[in-house]
Amino acid sequence: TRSTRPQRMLKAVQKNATKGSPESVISAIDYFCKHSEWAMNVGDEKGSILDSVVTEVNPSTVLELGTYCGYSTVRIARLLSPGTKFITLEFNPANVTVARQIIAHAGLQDKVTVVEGSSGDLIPQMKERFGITTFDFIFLDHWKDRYLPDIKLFEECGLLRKGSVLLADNVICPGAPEYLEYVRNSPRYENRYYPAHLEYTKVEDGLEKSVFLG
Ligand SMILES: C[C@H](C[C@H]1O[C@@H](n2cnc3c(N)ncnc32)[C@H](O)[C@@H]1O)NC(=O)c1cc(-c2ccc(F)cc2)cc(O)c1O
Ligand SMILES: [Mg+2]
Repeated sequence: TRSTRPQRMLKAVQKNATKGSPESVISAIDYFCKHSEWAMNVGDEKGSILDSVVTEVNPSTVLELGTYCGYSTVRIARLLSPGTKFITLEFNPANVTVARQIIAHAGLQDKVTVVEGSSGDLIPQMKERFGITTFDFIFLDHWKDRYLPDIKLFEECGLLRKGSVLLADNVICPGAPEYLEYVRNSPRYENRYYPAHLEYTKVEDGLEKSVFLG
């Protein structure tokens, strides 16, 4: 049967990227998406903004929602200090399989734990399963209508502390209007919008950074 787009992306990484080099894995995926097949990775333009926020926060605990093929997982993990706890959640098992192989090709398998399941089920288990008390940095890149229920879940589960940073992809395209309205109208968040474009296109998109004020 025909391969899937994530499987073709993995083949491109295994063929074109140097094992153990996160930069070459990132470049191989961007090349694949620009010259072979578009895919919903955060991409290079928004990825550079992601890099700058991760570097600025220098987090000790990180959560990513929506691993997909592991492109942003590799971008984040390559910047983390040793000993950082990094968890990424993905509920499509086929994507989990591809992501683990792409992360391993980059040599970052010891920096991150890819957990199969849905954010709604797994967020309440973070403390008991992974010994996390609060997250310093959270990257939201899963179903766009899950952003709002999941930020409320973070609050309810006490997973945010004063200064926790949330960065949300696709707040314009496909869009997360209810999430934007919530964080921008809440006195508990300080927000900044980073204008950019939908990965590998000229379509308007952007990232919203929200700092929890406690
Ligand atoms: C949602 C996907 C990313 C992944 O997230 C996993 N997932 C989902 N819900 C959960 C959960 N609740 N828990 C754990 N994992 C979860 C899934 O299985 C995908 O692998 N991302 C997108 O759909 C996405 C789409 C576009 C896009 C933009 C313009 C177009 F014309 C078409 C598509 C751009 C982007 O930048 C995206 O990020
Ligand atoms: Mg995205």
